[in-house]
Amino acid sequence: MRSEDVPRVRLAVIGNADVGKSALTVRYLTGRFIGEYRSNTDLLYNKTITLNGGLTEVEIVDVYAGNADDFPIEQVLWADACMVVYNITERRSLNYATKCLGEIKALQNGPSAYLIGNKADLDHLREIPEKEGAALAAAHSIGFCEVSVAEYTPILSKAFEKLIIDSRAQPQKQIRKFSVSKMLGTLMGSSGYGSSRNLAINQGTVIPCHKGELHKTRPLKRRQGFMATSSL
Ligand SMILES: Nc1nc2c(ncn2[C@@H]2O[C@H](COP(=O)(O)OP(=O)(O)OP(=O)(O)O)[C@@H](O)[C@H]2O)c(=O)[nH]1
Repeated sequence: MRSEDVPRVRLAVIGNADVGKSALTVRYLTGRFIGEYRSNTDLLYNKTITLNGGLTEVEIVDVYAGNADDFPIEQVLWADACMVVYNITERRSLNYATKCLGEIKALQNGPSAYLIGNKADLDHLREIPEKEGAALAAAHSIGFCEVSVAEYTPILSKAFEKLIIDSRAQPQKQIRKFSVSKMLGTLMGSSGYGSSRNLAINQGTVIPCHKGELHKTRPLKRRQGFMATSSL
């Protein structure tokens, strides 16, 4: 199959600071947990996956939240689907997820969504009952699960698969405002799982980007010597 024939899905992972968006994205893409990230910008990942027996190119923007509670409208408009993440030990993060889901719902022809409550291993610190997350998701007719990205969590892949499938069921966006396909330039290693030196995404790429760069159609300049371990 030619690469231009492979269907592409664009995902945005959004949520408050520190809910585990980067950890969750990397866990999904590599199967590995990286405990500490130091990033002050959005990160854009690309990987071709096999889904339902066919190939799908997945682009994921891991949205840097900072300390602001702003809704990341540019990234959401770019995306076909949003993974909305909160931390079960922090009510503020559920409030922010609620706000985001409301904003997504208000968009005409907006992206589909899925709600994830992360850090389920910290049950003793829980502020959000699981049924509250489930009720919020049900109110928006979207999927929901709790995960602990810090632990082996096969349900995470199922959640992404559902989100990708749901996004395909949405009508195609009439106007694609941005294209980032040419931005994907920094190879993060080839063999992936098992390398102890690099965080390598198998057959994938990751680049740091600013939300404004999602609008650009010209290729990003390659960032030379970019190492995931030093940048994620
Ligand atoms: N206990 C526990 N800690 C987690 C889990 N997932 C992530 N963390 C930790 O939560 C902290 C924040 O994780 P990040 O992935 O950087 O969170 P983020 O949402 O990307 O944060 P920003 O980049 O600031 O928006 C890190 O110290 C992670 O190790 C989890 O499932 N359980």
